[in-house]
Amino acid sequence: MEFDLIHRHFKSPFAALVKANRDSVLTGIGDDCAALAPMPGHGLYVSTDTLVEGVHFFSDDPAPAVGWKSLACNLSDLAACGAQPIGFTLNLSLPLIDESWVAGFSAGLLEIASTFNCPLVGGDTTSAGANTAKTISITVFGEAPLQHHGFHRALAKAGDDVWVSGTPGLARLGLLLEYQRLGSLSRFYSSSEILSVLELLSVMPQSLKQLAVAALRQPFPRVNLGQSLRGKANACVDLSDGLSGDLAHITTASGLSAVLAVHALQSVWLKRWPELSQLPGSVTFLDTLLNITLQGGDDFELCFTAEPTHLDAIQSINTALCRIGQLEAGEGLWLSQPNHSRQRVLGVSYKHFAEPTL
Ligand SMILES: Nc1ncnc2c1ncn2[C@@H]1O[C@H](COP(=O)(O)OP(=O)(O)OP(=O)(O)O)[C@@H](O)[C@H]1O
Ligand SMILES: Cc1ncc(C[n+]2csc(CCOP(=O)(O)O)c2C)c(N)n1
Ligand SMILES: [Mg+2]
Repeated sequence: MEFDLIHRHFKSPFAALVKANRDSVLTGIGDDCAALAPMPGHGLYVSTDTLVEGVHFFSDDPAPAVGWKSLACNLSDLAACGAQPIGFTLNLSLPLIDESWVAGFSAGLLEIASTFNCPLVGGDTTSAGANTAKTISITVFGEAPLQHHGFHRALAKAGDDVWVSGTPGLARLGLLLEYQRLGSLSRFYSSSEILSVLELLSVMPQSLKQLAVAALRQPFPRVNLGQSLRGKANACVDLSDGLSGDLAHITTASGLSAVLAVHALQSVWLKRWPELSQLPGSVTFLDTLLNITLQGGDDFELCFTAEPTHLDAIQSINTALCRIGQLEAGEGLWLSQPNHSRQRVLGVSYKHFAEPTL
């Protein structure tokens, strides 16, 4: 039975994409192994990520969005290493066969796979047994020239600028809106925090709310940006767990401290939505936004460090890049206020085995 399902929703819809990539995909779906051939003189990059219903996505999320996000978070890891995708495998565990969900999932998956020219080359489909949650596990393969150093987290240098793409925290805002829709905000926030979050959500422009939910459901992995940074960035991570926690991976691995400017972090938002500074109570809202930005998650933007000599070259890649701070000798993450006073920030990461909090 699963063979028909695989054929209908995976082998057949992805056949054209596999064919278009026959130089790098020697064998695709239907054999005991897939066979891939990275270009000569290139290293093979491999990354894997699992999404669990109720943990990484909501049960009522549209199936195409779940398909899109499943590959997006894997492509984002390739982006963080500056690698070009060459293919992926898909492991699906389903509590039951819901044909229309699988069709929607496959359509969203094909959309992102085509966008990034990344063919599906194999996988595994099983019953989830007594488990009621859908589980999606993807392994993505990519390539980059052997002389590229892969932006290892330990390669950052003192004096490097710290950059981010897009609007880190936007997806977290989307998550808060989803919790609010489901009436479960209070499960995740203390009563003192919930007031400021609810107030912030109540004054947000509707258009921003829609973009926030879209950022959560359908993040756009920065694959082209990652490759454009080769030869410019020293270290890079993708923002999956939240800016403060993910940047801490770089500072810890490189034995450095990061000093982030409050006004630069706020300007990430104000550049896109200048009206946020005009809201009544904007000082408090910008403060709440700052926390959301630092402790967010699900952004799938890139955070990278680069020597200041590369500033012009980096700015010319993409105008949606913001320089938010610098690396120094020392350790930890620090926020610097306009009056140059500094306060320490804890690197907060999403923790799988703990209750999420702001
Ligand atoms: N079960 C495991 N077995 C072997 N290595 C693992 C396992 N789980 C995680 N790792 C490795 O630990 C490192 C950190 O894993 P993590 O999933 O946090 O990656 P990340 O890129 O920081 O986050 P994300 O996957 O959300 O992008 C990665 O190099 C990953 O390959
Ligand atoms: C329904 C729902 N609840 C919570 C979240 C938030 N969330 C879940 S996992 C994760 C970190 C990245 O995962 P990983 O470390 O496994 O790559 C984050 C920020 C969500 N996206 N959907
Ligand atoms: Mg990552």
